[in-house]
Amino acid sequence: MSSPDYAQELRIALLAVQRATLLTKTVFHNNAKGTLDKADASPVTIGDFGAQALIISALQHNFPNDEIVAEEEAKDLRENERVRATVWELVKNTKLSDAAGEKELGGAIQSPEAMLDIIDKGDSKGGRSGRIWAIDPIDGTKGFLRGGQYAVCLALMVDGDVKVGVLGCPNLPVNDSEPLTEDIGADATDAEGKGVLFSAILGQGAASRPLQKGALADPSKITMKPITNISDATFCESVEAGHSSQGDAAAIAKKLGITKNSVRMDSQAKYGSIARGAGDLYLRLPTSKSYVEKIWDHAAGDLIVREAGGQVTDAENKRLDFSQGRRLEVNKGVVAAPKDVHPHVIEAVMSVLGSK
Ligand SMILES: Nc1ncnc2c1ncn2[C@@H]1O[C@H](COP(=O)(O)O)[C@@H](O)[C@H]1OP(=O)(O)O
Ligand SMILES: [Mg+2]
Ligand SMILES: [Mg+2]
Ligand SMILES: [Mg+2]
Repeated sequence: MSSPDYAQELRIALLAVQRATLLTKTVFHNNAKGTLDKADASPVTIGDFGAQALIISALQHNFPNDEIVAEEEAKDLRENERVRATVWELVKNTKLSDAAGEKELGGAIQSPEAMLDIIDKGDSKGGRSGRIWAIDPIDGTKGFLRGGQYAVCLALMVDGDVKVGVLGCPNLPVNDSEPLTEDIGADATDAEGKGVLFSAILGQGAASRPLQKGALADPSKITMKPITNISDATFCESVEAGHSSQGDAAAIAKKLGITKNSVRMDSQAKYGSIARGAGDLYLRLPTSKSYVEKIWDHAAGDLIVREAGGQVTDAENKRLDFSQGRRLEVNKGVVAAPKDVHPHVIEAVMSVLGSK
């Protein structure tokens, strides 16, 4: 099933992400996150498994022929009955309060066994042909655990090109014009006034809407903030020092004349925040360790920023290439900025990295 303007894909993606965030918020408020360590020592929680199950179930119901690249696999759940039972309780009990929307997503998963098989449907190798969804059920798991920013991320690629992107950010302010504060990455609550869904369709601009329980809220168009003086720019980076060289980012900022401290937050909430003009730049600079970025960590954010009037490249000024498989094999780092200042930022990036 497909529609040439991707309106149906966007609608299902929005509803699926909205439903998954209801699950992650329940996990957060129950204060029992069921953390396991993955083979690479990164954490995964019952929230990650549950959100992935709900999103894949919705995609399979609506687009049964599409492939799916998702971050998690069910192996650890198959081996751990207690955690499996907890995830199943959550998955079984999470529904959109809007019955019509819940029906559109295909309703409930039938059994714990079906849930495990659904989680493992995210094992596509990715690549350059056909329709492939990329899912990060919780991006910024470490942020989620420490009560910071996190995002539920979903993107559709067609022949290696991102066509639709959705980011659900339960802990960001609803209000697009609320400027970023340095403590945004540490603000734990999804209380009143928090929670936003960002979205974009290629060629059709970017939007935000409040993340709520019932039917989808109306969208508002978002655009990046015009920068008249780059030294006034606000730049965003990871909380985790191991994910991006913060020393290089500081040197680049200095070169651009930026005196403000960076705003540190976890997850693709950084892409959403600059796309809506709450911040200006996102720098993710390669660390000495040879880490290859994953497509689900960037696909939705890349499209949302570009559709809001930005440019997104790696540190060598190459566009992010999502057609290489599950990872961004040919890219190193991320530099995102309003289109007109991006060349200026890249010049500073190359001069700092080149002189090392
Ligand atoms: N060494 C690393 N360098 C860059 N990104 C990493 C590294 N290790 C993990 N990540 C990924 O960065 C993402 C979070 O980025 P941010 O710092 O912007 O919040 C996570 O999805 C995380 O993957 P994982 O899910 O495997 O932990
Ligand atoms: Mg991630
Ligand atoms: Mg994740
Ligand atoms: Mg992870």
